Amino acid sequence: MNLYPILHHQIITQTGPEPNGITHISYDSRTIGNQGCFICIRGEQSDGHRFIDMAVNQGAVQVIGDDEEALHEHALRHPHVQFVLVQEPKKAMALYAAHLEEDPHHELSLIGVTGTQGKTTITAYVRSLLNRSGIKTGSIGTAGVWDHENPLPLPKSTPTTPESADLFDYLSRMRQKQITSVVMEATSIGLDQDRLHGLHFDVAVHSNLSPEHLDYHETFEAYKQAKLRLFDHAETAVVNVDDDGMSQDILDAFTGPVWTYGMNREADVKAENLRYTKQGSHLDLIVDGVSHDVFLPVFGLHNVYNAIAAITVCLAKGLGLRSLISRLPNLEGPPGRLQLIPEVSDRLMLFDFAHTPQTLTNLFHTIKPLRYNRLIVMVTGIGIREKSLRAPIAEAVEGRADEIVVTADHPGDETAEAVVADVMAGFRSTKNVHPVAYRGEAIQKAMSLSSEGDLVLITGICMEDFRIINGEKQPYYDYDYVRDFLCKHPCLKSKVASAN
Ligand SMILES: CC(=O)N[C@H]1[C@@H](OP(=O)(O)OP(=O)(O)OC[C@H]2O[C@@H](n3ccc(=O)[nH]c3=O)[C@H](O)[C@@H]2O)O[C@H](CO)[C@@H](O)[C@@H]1O[C@H](C)C(=O)N[C@@H](C)C(=O)N[C@H](CCC(=O)O)C(=O)O
Ligand SMILES: Nc1ncnc2c1ncn2[C@@H]1O[C@H](COP(=O)(O)OP(=O)(O)OP(=O)(O)O)[C@@H](O)[C@H]1O
Repeated sequence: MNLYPILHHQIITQTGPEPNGITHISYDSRTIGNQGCFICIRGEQSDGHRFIDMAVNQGAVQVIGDDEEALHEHALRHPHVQFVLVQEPKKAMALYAAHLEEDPHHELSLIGVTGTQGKTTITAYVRSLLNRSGIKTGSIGTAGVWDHENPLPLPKSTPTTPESADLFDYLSRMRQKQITSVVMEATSIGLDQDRLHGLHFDVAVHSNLSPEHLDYHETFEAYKQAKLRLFDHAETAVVNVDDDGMSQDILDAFTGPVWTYGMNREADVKAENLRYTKQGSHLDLIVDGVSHDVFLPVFGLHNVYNAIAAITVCLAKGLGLRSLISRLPNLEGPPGRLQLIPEVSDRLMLFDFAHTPQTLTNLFHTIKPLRYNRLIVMVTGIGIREKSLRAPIAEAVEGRADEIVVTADHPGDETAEAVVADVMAGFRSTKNVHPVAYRGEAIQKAMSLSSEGDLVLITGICMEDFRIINGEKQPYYDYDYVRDFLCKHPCLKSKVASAN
């Protein structure tokens, strides 16, 4: 295979025999097999060039890197392997991956979401609205890889924005399923590391910007510049005008069509007159000077912003406002971001990932405008995290709820009881505090402590599909315990849910 047209100007030199077909590429020697191409990446912990021998022993017949000396030295040892010296291995990897997967991105409409907070939520909202509008849409980000219906059971190499070799594989799978749009989170680290190299986005979305990941980017300016890179490769920009962090930078530099959204300043899509109910948020949505009374099944001001961002994306993609508004009551968010449990009808039950003293404090602030009788909160100590973080969880929640249930997430090498005891030690008074070692039972305890009109707030990190116990992932589903409780106590269930 002639690599020059594929890797363009990336190639500096190449030595060794041209391989007889490449079946896959990988940046990890541990996953290379026969007829593979190994891309050497200089990482934070180590340098991929150190693993060339391992990759070749496992079947790599082509090696791409940027360390001339290392490639030369290994070429002498492995004359049957082709060695390619390139300018930037990460960019070369993206170009090569796109080629091997037959350029799936050319047949997909891509939407990139960036910003400090809200990426996962906006991504889920956009996916939900587009699918409900009949546009088959997948998503990629912290919540995993989803096709138009379900999460796909694929391993994650990074928390949010995948390495390009994985990303093009996911895009190819989407294309095979006749998906036409993909919405993905574009993190500052992913953009900085060229994980999205070669992609062109129909819409780039901005949520907000505040200092984060400065250990990686070193300065706030570098962090912002990394995020702004998304807009260099986008057709249309969707910008939160209320954000002072980077909205002006985008508005100043972007040359294509721009759609603005917000609540405080003039915007193409503006929300006003926000009212919270037990089911979600009502607001006036103003588009083209016309106000529409809109209902969103979301909680918290920030999620209203995230929802307007998603609505603006859909408008930018040409969807009609009227039909879009009709789909909003069924908007679906990602798991664990003030996620409503709709099956519980006579009280409000929300799940949120908050699991640190700070995020719990923020959560209490967010739920303040909601109306409820009593507040029942479940908090968790985390076994696989530092012990010293557990007692402060108690301090963050003490005095802020009518009933508190304490449990353990990912007990790890400890017993759940020991983790719970560490949290309990942080309470000045344990009146109305209920320790329950097993998370599923703790959820049921919180539900049993609640009455009609109460708010049940379930927090912690075991909201996916597993718990880590003694180093092993064991299947675990919150919903099993919610459903089981509802079966035994049908009075909590909504009439609609029980009829189905
Ligand atoms: C800082 C960072 O981006 N780290 C990523 C990076 O790891 P690294 O630089 O430490 O890699 P390394 O261990 O030094 O290894 C260098 C190279 O040698 C290879 N290697 C290593 C060992 C071996 O035996 N054989 C081998 O080939 C590695 O696969 C790698 O290609 O490359 C790895 C392989 O792709 C990633 O898994 C890893 O993400 C780690 C898990 C991570 O936590 N990344 C975070 C910081 C991140 O990217 N986060 C953002 C979200 C940020 C946000 O929330 O906004 C994201 O987009 O996910
Ligand atoms: N638009 C927003 N403005 C401010 N805070 C927000 C916004 N959206 C979400 N948050 C806060 O950030 C938390 C994480 O939300 P989300 O997962 O959607 O963001 P993210 O950008 O994907 O962050 P991460 O990369 O850490 O997952 C939420 O629980 C909420 O507390």
